[in-house]
Amino acid sequence: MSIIAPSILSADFSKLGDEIKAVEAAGAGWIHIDVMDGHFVPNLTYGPIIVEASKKVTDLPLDVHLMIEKPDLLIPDFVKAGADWISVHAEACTHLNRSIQLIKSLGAKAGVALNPATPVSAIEWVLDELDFVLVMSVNPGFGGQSFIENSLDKVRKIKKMIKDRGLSTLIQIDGGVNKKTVRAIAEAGVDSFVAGSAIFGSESYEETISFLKKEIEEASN
Ligand SMILES: O=C(CO)[C@H](O)[C@H](O)COP(=O)(O)O
Ligand SMILES: [Fe+2]
Repeated sequence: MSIIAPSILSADFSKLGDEIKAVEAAGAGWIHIDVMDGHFVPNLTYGPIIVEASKKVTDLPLDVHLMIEKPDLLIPDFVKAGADWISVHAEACTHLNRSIQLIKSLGAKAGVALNPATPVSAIEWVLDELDFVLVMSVNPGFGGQSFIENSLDKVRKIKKMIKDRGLSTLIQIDGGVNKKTVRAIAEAGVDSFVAGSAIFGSESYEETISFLKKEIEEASN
């Protein structure tokens, strides 16, 4: 499976609805929404009202990446607002299993995100419960950063764990995905590719998304 998930962090917020419709028309699979609280990461973005507004303009699944402390307090609001896939950070959850079960009990798909410095062992005891694992390939907080190469080793390790256990968990990568980096990322076994600046900073969303998809397809042959 290969899903392109444009991150609206790099969209033009003065016309957010049009931006979401444009990437949907250009071939996006999910809409990635980066929620930052100014504590877990040194930046502030948006909350459930932007998820609710996004839901009104697209039929695509909304993939909500929670870069926040105490996510359990807000997960019900995000599901109510229309989040379909929700990831929490392993580093932000004292009771990771509880956060995952909360997301699933509300009917959304559950993922755990790992910062670049967080080892794969952080998900060892919850992997069987997850719909997806989000491997951060930049330090979270901002768009437009450079891809951290050793993230691919982490992807390969997680891919092996998933295979060894006979699971169908998806792997998502987030940060520094662009026309140059996407092929190696696909070769490592990623399923869902978040890209913000590479898509919203390009002249043609259609051309960029088609190029990314072609690279991913060629890598899997
Ligand atoms: O979670 C994020 C940052 O914390 C974003 O999803 C990510 O950085 C996307 O931006 P880009 O593709 O420009 O690197
Ligand atoms: Fe993200």
